[in-house]
Amino acid sequence: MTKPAYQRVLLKLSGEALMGDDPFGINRATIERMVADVAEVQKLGVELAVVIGGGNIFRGVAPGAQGMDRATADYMGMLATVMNALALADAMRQQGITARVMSAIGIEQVVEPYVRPKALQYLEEGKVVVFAAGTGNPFFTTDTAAALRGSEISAEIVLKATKVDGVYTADPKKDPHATRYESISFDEAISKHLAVMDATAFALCRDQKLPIKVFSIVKPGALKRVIMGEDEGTLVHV
Ligand SMILES: Nc1ncnc2c1ncn2[C@@H]1O[C@H](COP(=O)(O)OP(=O)(O)OP(=O)(O)O)[C@@H](O)[C@H]1O
Ligand SMILES: O=c1ccn([C@@H]2O[C@H](COP(=O)(O)O)[C@@H](O)[C@H]2O)c(=O)[nH]1
Repeated sequence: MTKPAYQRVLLKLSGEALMGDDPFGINRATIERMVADVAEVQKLGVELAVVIGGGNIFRGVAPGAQGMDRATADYMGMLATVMNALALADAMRQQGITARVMSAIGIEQVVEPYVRPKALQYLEEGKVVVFAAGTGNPFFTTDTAAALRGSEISAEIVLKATKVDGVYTADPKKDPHATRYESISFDEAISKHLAVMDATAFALCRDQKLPIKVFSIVKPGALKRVIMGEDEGTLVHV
């Protein structure tokens, strides 16, 4: 059997994609399908750490946060990711995966705090680690948290699983003429202001020489194809 292309990955799961076709929140069938994709690659022996977004519940820069103090709104956004992380870990439990949620914000009665050596230990034990509350700091995003945690755990790649199937010349949801890159350098993605990820996340991954693969979590089997090193999505590289 062909071996996976990676041994340890940081998977950034889109919070927004968790909505499925609902207007907000967590769609049951969608989260179950995402977890089934995760279970499929975990069976291959790949060490998986997950950062979950919060766009299905709250974003500090969303219209609903207008007029709010930005840092307060961002803390609300980070707490939204904790809810998603709990739902994700529970859905994993139901599909036979042992997951541990670690939060960047101290809420010990709910989840354990992020402690790097502990996270590494869980990964070595074959558990899925779900990083909640982003970086723990306002003015950042969960994409930057993925770049940060990915660097900390020495992941070989950050996999950004989102609603689009790669990096385009412009936002494909707004520009029907946008075309997809097979691969693109960090410098080009940053200089062209390609908003599929924020520049902070791109810059951190570039400096750490940590490649990113952007692909669709909505497309059946895409995660496994990425893990197997098959042609899927867009590679962002140094
Ligand atoms: N050049 C681009 N190429 C691809 N997508 C782009 C581009 N510019 C903007 N986008 C948009 O970026 C979105 C993905 O980033 P976004 O941070 O909004 O979502 P996410 O990370 O999937 O969700 P969450 O933040 O909830 O985890 C895509 O759905 C797409 O509409
Ligand atoms: O490190 C972080 C991560 C996130 N936030 C806030 O949470 C929301 C949701 O995260 P998304 O990456 O948009 O899914 C984000 O809009 C921020 O408001 C943060 O402040 N710091």
